[in-house]
Amino acid sequence: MQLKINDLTFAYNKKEEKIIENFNLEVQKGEVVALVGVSGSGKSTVLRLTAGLEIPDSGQIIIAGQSVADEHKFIAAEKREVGMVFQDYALFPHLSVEKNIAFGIDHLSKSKRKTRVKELLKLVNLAGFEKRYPHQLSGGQQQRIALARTLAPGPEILLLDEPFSNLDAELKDKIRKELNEIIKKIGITTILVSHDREDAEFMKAREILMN
Ligand SMILES: Nc1ncnc2c1ncn2[C@@H]1O[C@H](COP(=O)(O)OP(=O)(O)OP(=O)(O)O)[C@@H](O)[C@H]1O
Repeated sequence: MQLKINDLTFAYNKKEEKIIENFNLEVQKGEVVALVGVSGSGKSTVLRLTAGLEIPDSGQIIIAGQSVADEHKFIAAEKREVGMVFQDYALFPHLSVEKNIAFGIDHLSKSKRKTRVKELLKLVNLAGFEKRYPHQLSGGQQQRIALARTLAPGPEILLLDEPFSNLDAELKDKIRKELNEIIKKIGITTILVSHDREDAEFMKAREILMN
């Protein structure tokens, strides 16, 4: 089991109602799961809890056999082998593509970093784009760079929060196809949040309805 969530409960404001209550989820290695459901049902919150960006009120999260959040411990986001691509891509505008991708792999030697960046650019079909800056890229290209940056450290789980919401219809089809190909090619366990069930169907994802 790549991800196991047991009886997870969480509220942003502890005096108000729970956003997530006794939520359970099991995801197998290499599986693609889509969290679907109405706006405000807590889809993004489940991703944030899994990534370590929020602290659960109770329950447990186990990633690749290791408990990362339970009543006794909380492993910080940067120490979890989880990569998250945000809705707005969150690329660093002042850093080149190369430096954006290399951001999470500064523990590697310079030459290994270079090789890894090249590998990832090839994977996302943007070989040769090393020296560009985010503002010199199209929306779809920025998204692929964001994906490359997230994949660079070799996460166990990939989290995608509404990956197609900022794209127009035509580009969305193209990007969805590319993203699907990349995910299937590397076989990474993926959890996708989308308000559009068509995305889940396209990615052949197992749908989890949040309400
Ligand atoms: N940082 C925050 N502080 C307080 N409340 C928040 C915060 N982030 C989200 N919420 C609230 O938590 C609830 C769940 O939000 P969440 O973003 O997880 O839902 P969602 O299902 O992903 O929605 P959407 O499809 O609109 O993105 C909403 O009622 C939202 O207003």
